[in-house]
Amino acid sequence: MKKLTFAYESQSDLRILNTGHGWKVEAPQSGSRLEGGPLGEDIYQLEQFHCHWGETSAEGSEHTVDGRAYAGELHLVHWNTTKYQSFAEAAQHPDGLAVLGVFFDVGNESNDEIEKIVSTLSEIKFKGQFTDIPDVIDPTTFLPSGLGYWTYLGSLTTPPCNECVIWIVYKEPITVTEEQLVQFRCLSACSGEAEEFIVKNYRPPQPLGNRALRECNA
Ligand SMILES: Cc1cc(C)[n+](CCc2c[nH]cn2)c(C)c1
Ligand SMILES: [Zn+2]
Repeated sequence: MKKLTFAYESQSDLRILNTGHGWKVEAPQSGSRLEGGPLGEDIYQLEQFHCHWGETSAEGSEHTVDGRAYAGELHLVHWNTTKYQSFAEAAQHPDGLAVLGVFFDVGNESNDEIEKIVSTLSEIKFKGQFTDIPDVIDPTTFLPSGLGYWTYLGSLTTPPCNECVIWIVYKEPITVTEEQLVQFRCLSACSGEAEEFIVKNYRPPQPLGNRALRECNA
């Protein structure tokens, strides 16, 4: 495969919202480009990023590696702007979306970029709430230093589970702290007074079936 290349803008005042299933940062970046690797000749543009976690750090990622789960997984969601006119249209096609997955390992160092997200969570405790992230966010800083990855054709992991995702999962995890994950788990799935914490929001892996898994050791 050709080398995967990416170029992102740094943006401030990005909107973060509590979807009821977790937090999501809306980051439509017309100036961003993800291309090469398994993406053929098409250019993909960043639309949003979010993450998945578990009720303990023994689980939380949506992918597993030789059966091993990580404490969480960040998804940077991009869509094919070469072929399609909108994100929604792209989600109807097998080459419509490209999602970069980055595993979370728990360590002692707080992840500064993730901390910019964590610091807003008290303002979006309930489903439907949103706020702007005052800090400048550069999506490049979420990526590990080692850029080797696995890739395969897959789907969205929540219904309607459209089979429209070219998955690109980095082999090297990034480090977050247990405290940062604890803050994720304090978000509420409800919009009202009732508190139902989003303690886990990852979906179980599905059989590979006859799909080919490819890798690139950047
Ligand atoms: C068009 C679209 C619809 C949905 C439910 N999602 C969320 C499903 C999801 C989250 N992480 C993996 N799949 C995305 C990312 C895009
Ligand atoms: Zn996701």
